[in-house]
Order: sequence, then structure tokens, then C-alpha cells
Amino acid sequence: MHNTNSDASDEHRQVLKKLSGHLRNIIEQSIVLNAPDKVITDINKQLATIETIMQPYVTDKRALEYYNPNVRGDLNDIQPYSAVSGHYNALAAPIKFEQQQDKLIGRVKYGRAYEGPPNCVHGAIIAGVYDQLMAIAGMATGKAGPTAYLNIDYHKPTPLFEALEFQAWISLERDNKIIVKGQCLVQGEVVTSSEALFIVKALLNK
Ligand SMILES: CCCCCCCCCCCCCC(=O)SCCNC(=O)CCNC(=O)[C@H](O)C(C)(C)COP(=O)(O)OP(=O)(O)OC[C@H]1O[C@@H](n2cnc3c(N)ncnc32)[C@H](O)[C@@H]1OP(=O)(O)O
Repeated sequence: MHNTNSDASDEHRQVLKKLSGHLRNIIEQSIVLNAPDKVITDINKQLATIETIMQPYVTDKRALEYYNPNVRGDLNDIQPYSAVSGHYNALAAPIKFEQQQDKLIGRVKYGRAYEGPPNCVHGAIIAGVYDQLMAIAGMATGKAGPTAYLNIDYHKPTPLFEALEFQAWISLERDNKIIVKGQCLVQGEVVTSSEALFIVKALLNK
């Protein structure tokens, strides 16, 4: 179930990614759907059919890696099924990670499915991005481990539908501790900032 390698072809990855894209769009559409009962009943029937088609192929082994720290190219593929950043998990918004000098950047726009305060991103979603982004930033040390603490300052509301730039960088690495700092900018303005401590665990370094 938690495999660190996969022999899935590029084509297989593409079709799986496309599936998540459709599901992600359906989730977003469902939040603001205002259709007659008859239309929704028809949609429900078609979705039930899709569930039936998928069921025989649902196994306890994922098609792709659960975790692959040696990924080249797309940094989101370090954890392809991440609930926060996985391109193969429809629950995750289409955030894009990229390394820029000593900072790991996460660019994303959130829609209605991620709303907390009116027209703003839910604080728990923001916390999720920091946790994932900072964990991956910390991996640049060659080590990994769970989050011991994650502190967030919400300075200003984080708007929906606007380009957000999350940044994370290593602040301190000592023995089994990695402290990572982060911030999120909207049009150049810092709206949130954070700090997290990761404790390196042998189990996670396998
Ligand atoms: C198959 C491979 C899998 C790989 C998957 C990776 C994918 C990436 C996924 C990314 C997903 C995103 C990531 C996620 O979502 S990770 C999910 C969220 N995090 C957790 O669930 C972690 C749960 N907690 C624990 O497991 C333990 O409590 C940890 C591991 C954190 C420490 O427990 P442990 O009992 O072992 O260590 P220790 O107690 O000897 O402490 C050691 C040192 O640390 C210091 N300390 C501890 N806590 C704190 C604190 N709060 N503030 C300040 N300091 C703290 C402590 O004082 C000590 O310092 P010192 O005395 O040495 O100086």
C-alpha cells in the first residue's frame, strides 16, 4: 500500500491525473450547483455507474508511489496522492511546487470548495499547505520526519480565486531537528507566516 516505487507508464500516470482533474472539477462545481432535482438525480445515477465501473479495479495496492523522495521534475510527485498537493488526489487543489534557490514555492488559486470565511480560504487548508510544503522543504536536508509543531500567524484574510504564493525555507538544522519557516504572499503582500519543527525519524528515512 505504501510503496516507494512504481512501474506505471507515463501514459498511465497521465490518465490517472486526468481522472483526478475531472473529480476535482466536479467537487468545485458541486459546491455552487443550483440545478433542478431531476438533473441532480440524473447526475447521481451517472456517478453511481462510475462507482460501479471503478469498483472491480479498487485494490490495496496503489498504481503510483505513496512516497518517492528521489523524484526528478515535478516536486508534487514526491507524494502523488497527498491530500494537500497530490496531482493524483482530487481532494488536493492544483497547487504547483517548485524550487527557487533556497526556497520551496507553492503556487495555487483556491475555489469555493476551500472556502472558510466568506470569499476567503479556510484556515485549515492554509495549515495543510504549510505542513506539506514545509515538510518537503525540510527534505532538502536529506532527512524527513513528522511535524512536532506547526505555528501559523494569520495576519490578513487569504482570498479565494487569487494567485497565492506560499514560500518555505530551512531556518535551522540540528541533530534530529529541522525548523522550517514559511510565508504566503498575495500580490506581494504577506498574508500569513509560519514556523514548523520536524523531528527526523529513522522509519521515515527508509
Ligand atoms: C514509507 C516512507 C514514509 C515517508 C512519508 C513522508 C512523506 C511526507 C509527508 C509529509 C506530510 C506532512 C507532515 C505531517 O503531516 S506529519 C503528521 C502530523 N504530525 C504527527 O502526527 C506527529 C505526532 N507526534 C510524534 O510522532 C512525536 O511527538 C514526535 C515525532 C513529534 C516527537 O516524538 P519523540 O518522542 O520521538 O521525540 P522526543 O519527544 O524525544 O523529542 C525529540 C526532540 O524534539 C523536541 N520536541 C518534540 N516535540 C516538540 C514540540 N512540540 N515543540 C518543541 N520541541 C519538541 C523534544 O523536546 C526533543 O528535544 P531534545 O530534548 O532532543 O532537544
